[in-house]
Amino acid sequence: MLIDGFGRKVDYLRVSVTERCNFRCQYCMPEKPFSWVPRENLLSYEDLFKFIKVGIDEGIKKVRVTGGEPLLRDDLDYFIKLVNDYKNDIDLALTTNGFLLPQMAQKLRDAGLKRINISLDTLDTSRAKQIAQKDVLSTVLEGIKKAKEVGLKIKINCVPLKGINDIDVLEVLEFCKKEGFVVRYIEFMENSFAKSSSKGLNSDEILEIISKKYKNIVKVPRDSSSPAQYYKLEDGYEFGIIEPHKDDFCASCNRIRLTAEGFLIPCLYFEDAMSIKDAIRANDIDKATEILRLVLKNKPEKNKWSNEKDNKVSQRAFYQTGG
Ligand SMILES: Nc1nc2c(ncn2[C@@H]2O[C@H](COP(=O)(O)OP(=O)(O)OP(=O)(O)O)[C@@H](O)[C@H]2O)c(=O)[nH]1
Ligand SMILES: C[S@@+](CC[C@H](N)C(=O)[O-])C[C@H]1O[C@@H](n2cnc3c(N)ncnc32)[C@H](O)[C@@H]1O
Ligand code: SF4
Ligand code: SF4
Repeated sequence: MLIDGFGRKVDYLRVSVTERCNFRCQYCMPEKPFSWVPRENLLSYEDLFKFIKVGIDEGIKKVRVTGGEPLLRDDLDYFIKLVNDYKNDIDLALTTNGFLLPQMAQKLRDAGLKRINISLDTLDTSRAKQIAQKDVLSTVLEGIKKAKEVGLKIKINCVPLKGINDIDVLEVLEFCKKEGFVVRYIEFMENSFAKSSSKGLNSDEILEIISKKYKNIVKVPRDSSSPAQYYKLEDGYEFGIIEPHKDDFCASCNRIRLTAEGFLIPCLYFEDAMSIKDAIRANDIDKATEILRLVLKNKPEKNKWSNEKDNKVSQRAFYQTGG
């Protein structure tokens, strides 16, 4: 079992397979980075898998593949199958912007993927274009449809921004309710790579919008395996809000992240990281395990987004960390 320096059990590994992306979301990667990590610096699927096995053998129960945009990396279905075939009871999932799902959904399902989280900030074509800086909505909706058709269980991620897609909060909820998807709203996390004018809605503001139509929203007891706080409408529909600005958000953190370059990142906010690349490439499993334990020992207690006194802008890029 993996326990961090604050006694939290860590059983969720998020693996970013690429930092590259085909969108330029204003809250994540509004500008193309000055340079990408050269391909030879990336860990191969086999090496990423080697580390995932280390994690699973140490107690990881949930693995999420993310990016950048993970579907941009060739043969992602091959990687999904490697992990799925190793231990079928691992909760294996993928987070994607959905743009390449029309052609990839069936392959991913065939590789053993069961569930998928797809980003959808608005159902309005021009606002989707404004956020992603590309005309994406119709293809993303086609991708969502395809994912549903092939039997993937779907959650939708939506980042509401003030003055942009705050007016879409209810429409996204209605869409998800109708389609049988869970929606989670994510509070915008300030970081130095995002467009500086971006301002997110906090969970109270999101709840206020939803409660204009739905009365008596009830808070569901927190399930510590997920970062989202869930809320229930009177008709039984549940939606989530990811609330990193709340003081107690990190108390149940069970997550660690591996980047495509082989850096283990203990927290989404901070820049600390240790590389497992050399150990993994040398097949030194003991060393990789030692680094994993050390990173967990030094995992921070909490982020600084929730702390009024501190600088609340993280210097970490979401597209490198995988969110
Ligand atoms: N600050 C912070 N945000 C997180 C953390 N985990 C997830 N998030 C945010 O929530 C977003 C959506 O997460 P997903 O990739 O859908 O994964 P998940 O919420 O763990 O998914 P489920 O397993 O379906 O609950 C991430 O991209 C982050 O923006 C975390 O540990 N800290
Ligand atoms: C970094 S992306 C990677 C996966 C994929 N490209 C996607 O967009 O779903 C993962 C998630 O992070 C969220 N995200 C990115 N930047 C964020 C920010 N600054 N604050 C909150 N969420 C953010 C996105 O909305 C997305 O749901
Ligand atoms: S949020 Fe996802 S889709 Fe948008 S720029 Fe970041 S990595 Fe790309
Ligand atoms: S901000 Fe850091 S400590 Fe808090 S939940 Fe996210 S990864 Fe965990």
